[in-house]
Amino acid sequence: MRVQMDAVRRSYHVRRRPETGSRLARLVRRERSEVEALRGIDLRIEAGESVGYIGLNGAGKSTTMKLISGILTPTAGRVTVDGRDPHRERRRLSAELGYLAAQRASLWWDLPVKDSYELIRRVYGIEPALFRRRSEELVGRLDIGKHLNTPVRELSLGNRTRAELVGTLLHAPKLLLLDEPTIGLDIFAREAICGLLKDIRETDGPTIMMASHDLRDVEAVCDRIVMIDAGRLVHDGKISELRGLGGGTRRLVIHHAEGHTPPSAPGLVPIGAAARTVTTFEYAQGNLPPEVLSALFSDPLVDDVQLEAPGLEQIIKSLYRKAD
Ligand SMILES: Nc1ncnc2c1ncn2[C@@H]1O[C@H](COP(=O)(O)OP(=O)(O)OP(=O)(O)O)[C@@H](O)[C@H]1O
Repeated sequence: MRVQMDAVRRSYHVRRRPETGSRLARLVRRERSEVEALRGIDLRIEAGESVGYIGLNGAGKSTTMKLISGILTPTAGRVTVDGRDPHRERRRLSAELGYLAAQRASLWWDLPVKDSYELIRRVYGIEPALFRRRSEELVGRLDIGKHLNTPVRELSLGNRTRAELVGTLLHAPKLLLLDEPTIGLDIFAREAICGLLKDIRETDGPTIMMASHDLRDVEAVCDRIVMIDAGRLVHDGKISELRGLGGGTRRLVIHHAEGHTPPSAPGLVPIGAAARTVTTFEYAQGNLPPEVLSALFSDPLVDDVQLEAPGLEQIIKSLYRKAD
């Protein structure tokens, strides 16, 4: 499914206690004010794309997903999914939408997991044989077979999220909105979820939009990153291009004996706080004199030398700094 947002703005009205006035007035009165969550978003996601949607807390990620799912309407601008208004055509869209968010449970709290799946089957009219095949496969992949008879409220966060994800995927949605699908989960649950999403992406080819604070998850599942900051897009591009934005900067990390000063050279810029056994330099790619390396390798007080390209996290931090 194709998602398009044109000059989308979304505000919330909030009532706050006044900051001035008598104590009584501050206690009793409420002033109406407006929070601008999105301040003019233009975004196009083609069918079958997988987009990591990243931003700091309060940047506007969840608001965007609620607009695309039709739960909210924009204050200004236009949102369409396959050319249609998702709010006006919510019923039609829901048949093709899978929306996973912590605040939006799709399973019934008091029912055993498998009963919720059966209800989902009926709601979406999934043919029984297809349902059996798909549920067995998803349940197996996420290893929740032993929890199918457990009421959802008794599941751990990790198992609940796995069970929710199966519920979200049962009807093979063509648009997947995933709002922090791995938040609070351990490494096994995260890997299981991201691995499944990656496979679903290849086999079913849905459009995926995944909000996450964890760049490892975004890298595992998506090939494009859209970055939002205080309601505005600050970056949109392929992950591979983003890596290129690290420019030609590289790092030389030297592990050495305590207090030792390793040999340096012009063009090596020391970075980070001085540590007693680690010294880090930054240098422009191709600008590391070979004699520095041979001096380091022959230095008996140097234990290890690493050459590093900047990680995605570092590149993204520098994009935030630029956006400020
Ligand atoms: N129902 C609401 N009423 C009032 N303000 C809201 C409401 N929902 C969100 N906001 C405000 O809108 C802004 C964007 O919130 P949103 O939840 O979309 O951000 P987010 O990027 O998903 O944040 P997080 O990473 O913390 O989940 C924030 O300032 C938030 O306080």
